[in-house]
This record gives sequence, structure tokens and C-alpha cells, in this order.
Amino acid sequence: MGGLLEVTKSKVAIASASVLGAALLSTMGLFGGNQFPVEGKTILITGASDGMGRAAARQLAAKGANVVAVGRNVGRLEEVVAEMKAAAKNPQQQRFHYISADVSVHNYAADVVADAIVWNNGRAPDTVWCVAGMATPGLYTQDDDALTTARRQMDVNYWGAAEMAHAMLREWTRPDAASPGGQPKHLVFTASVLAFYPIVGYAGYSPTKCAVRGLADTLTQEMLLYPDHPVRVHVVYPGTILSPGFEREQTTKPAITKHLEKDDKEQTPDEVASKAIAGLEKGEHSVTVSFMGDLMRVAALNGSPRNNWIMDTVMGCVVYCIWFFVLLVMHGDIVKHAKKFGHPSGYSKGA
Ligand SMILES: NC(=O)C1=CN([C@@H]2O[C@H](COP(=O)(O)OP(=O)(O)OC[C@H]3O[C@@H](n4cnc5c(N)ncnc54)[C@H](OP(=O)(O)O)[C@@H]3O)[C@@H](O)[C@H]2O)C=CC1
Ligand SMILES: CCCCCCCCCCCCCCCC(=O)[C@@H](N)CO
Repeated sequence: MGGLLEVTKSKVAIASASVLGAALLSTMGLFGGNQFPVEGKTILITGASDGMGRAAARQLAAKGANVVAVGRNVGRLEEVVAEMKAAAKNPQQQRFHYISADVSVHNYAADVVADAIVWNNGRAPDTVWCVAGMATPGLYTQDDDALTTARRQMDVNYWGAAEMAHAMLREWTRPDAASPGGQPKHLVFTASVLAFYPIVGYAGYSPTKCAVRGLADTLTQEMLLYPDHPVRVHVVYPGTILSPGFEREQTTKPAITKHLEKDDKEQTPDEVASKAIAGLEKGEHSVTVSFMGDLMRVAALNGSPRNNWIMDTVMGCVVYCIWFFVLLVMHGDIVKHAKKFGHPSGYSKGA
């Protein structure tokens, strides 16, 4: 009896060690394989009419996906559909569609999802990527309309994504939509590295991206309640994207903000989209698209799922210590700026 117990114990030990080992290896990406296959799948992208979303739409078309492009501007959406047709991998089979909608409107997503399902022959899209977003930088304490712009950014960036996630997850998790062991659906959010490290000038914006992160990480847990309806949740955290939206935000951006973000590598929409897609293909939960983004991510992981437990933990500890110097420099620069330019009410004169 005692002997049997010992054998059982050692079996359990070996089994646990193998499971742990397999889990570690798989988080290290050693099992490889594309975790985000899109050929023949249908992908809905909000914010597909410009910037990174538009680049992602073209690239996913080139990888063989059917794409539903969502945005407000019909002229630009028609251009994107033409670009996707030109880029398509299997032009005979692939289909493209656009839906004009304002993501900041309460309940917009139910209609968009219903429209997409009808177009997709009664089936829900396989992947949704919420890219639509905007930034209106400024000083919270100086802009007379700071609260109006803050609410606007929350409506577009947070609620735009939150309502889409709600509408699509309701479809994907319906009891009659079960596909045990089937390929997972993918829900992709777009935040910003500012959700890891917010800087002055983005008081109306960073909270919207932190909110997106909070929602995404919560939904990641909620999806574990549906083992027969596999859904993977991801968050892309870009740094500076040289997009039409970036041109717009530069017009209201305070000089101190431009100064603090000057070392962030500027990337084209195409570069960000392809790095983001590469991260999704590797199966990453939090997708960063530059080395600086990686540093900011690992030092701010909290309870988010890890991309690679070993690397993220080791790098995270190192970067955690480097923060001392980063904050010394960044806060020092803000204090210097204050000395040089005086009270922010006088900033129009060159600051
Ligand atoms: N640019 C940057 O430096 C960074 C951007 N990001 C984030 O990345 C994402 C893409 O940014 P970027 O490439 O600069 O985007 P752009 O500003 O260049 O394009 C924004 C896209 O979102 C759509 N959009 C904006 N508001 C709405 C709305 N109310 N309803 C529907 N669609 C809307 C626009 O379409 P339309 O006008 O047709 O409605 C457009 O397709 C955003 O979420 C942004 O916050 C993150 C980090 C850095
Ligand atoms: C240890 C870590 C070192 C960190 C050094 C940090 C340097 C500051 C980087 C700030 C980058 C801000 C990019 C803004 C992107 C964005 O979301 C807006 N453009 C809105 O569209």
C-alpha cells in the first residue's frame, strides 16, 4: 500500500514537472508555429481607414484574410478596400468590406457586428482588432476644454473598444457557438506604451489606454470561463507612429511633452503593423513593437499574462532598477523646464 502511494507520488511529480516544463517551453515560444493564422479567416478592424489600422488591413489582406474595415470616412474606407484588393494573397477567394461607423457612439458595435455577420454569410468574424483611437495632448491645468477633450478621448479610445469587445464576445461565447478544441478567436486591443509609463501632456489620453489595458486583462480571465469557446485576448502597445493622427496631435502637444518623448523611436504605420502582427503570430499577450516598448512593458507587467516567463521576469527586475535613473532624468527635465519658462499660463511664448 505504502509502495503504491510512493509510485503514485513519483508519477505525479514527473507529470507535474513535464506539465511545468511544457508550459515554460511554450511561453518561451519554443513550440513555434503561427499562433495567429489569418488565411481564409475574417478579420474586423476598427480604425482601418488611416494610420496603423490601414497598414494592418493591407498586411492582413496580403496574408490571405477577408477584412471588414471600420471607420467614419467613407472615401478613405473605399481606398482601403481597393488597397486590400490589390494586396490580396488569393484575389479570387478573398472578400473585403467596409462599414462606416463612429465608435464613440453608444451601442454602435451591435449594429456593426450584425452587419459584418450578414456579409460574412451568417458567421461571426474570427478576429477583431480595435485600432480606432485619437490623442489630443495638452496641459490638464491650462486647457479650458481639458475635460471635454478628455471625455472625447475616453469615448473613442476606451468605449470604442469596450463596446466592440462586448458585442463580439457576446457572439463568440453563445452556447450554440461552442467549438471545443477549435482554433481560437482573437480579440486584439490597441493601447500605447503610455499605459506603462504616462508622461506629462497626455493627461486626457493615457488614462484611456490604461483603461483599455484593465479591460483587456480582465477579459483575458473571463475567457477562461469558456473552455469550449476558445478566445485569445491581446493588447498592442505602440510607441510613436508617424501617422495622420500623429500629425494632428503634434499641433496641440506641449513642448515639454515633445521633449520627454524625443528618444522614443518614430515608426511608420507599416512598421508598427508588421511588428504587431509578428507578435500576435508568436502568441504574445502584450505586444510591444520596439526595444523601448519592451523595456516599458517588462517593468510594468503587474498581473498581466507574460509573453515569456523567464525573459520577462529577468528583464523586468533589471529595468525596475533602471527606473531610478529614468525618473531622475525625466522629472529633472520637467523641473528645468518650469524654471526656464515660468508659470504654464505664459507658455504660448515659445514653450
Ligand atoms: N500615433 C501614435 O503615435 C500612437 C497611436 N497609438 C494608438 O494606435 C492607434 C492607431 O493610431 P494612428 O495610426 O495614429 O491612427 P490615425 O489617427 O492615423 O487613424 C485613426 C483611425 O481611427 C479611426 N477613428 C478615429 N476616431 C474614430 C471614431 N470616432 N469612430 C470610428 N473610427 C475612428 C480613423 O478613421 P475615421 O477618421 O475614418 O473615422 C482612423 O482610421 C490608435 O488607437 C492610437 O491611439 C498608440 C501609440 C502611439
Ligand atoms: C526603462 C524604460 C525607459 C523609458 C524611457 C521613456 C521615454 C519616454 C517615452 C514616451 C513615449 C511616448 C510615446 C507616445 C505614443 C502615444 O501614444 C502618443 N503619440 C499618442 O498617439
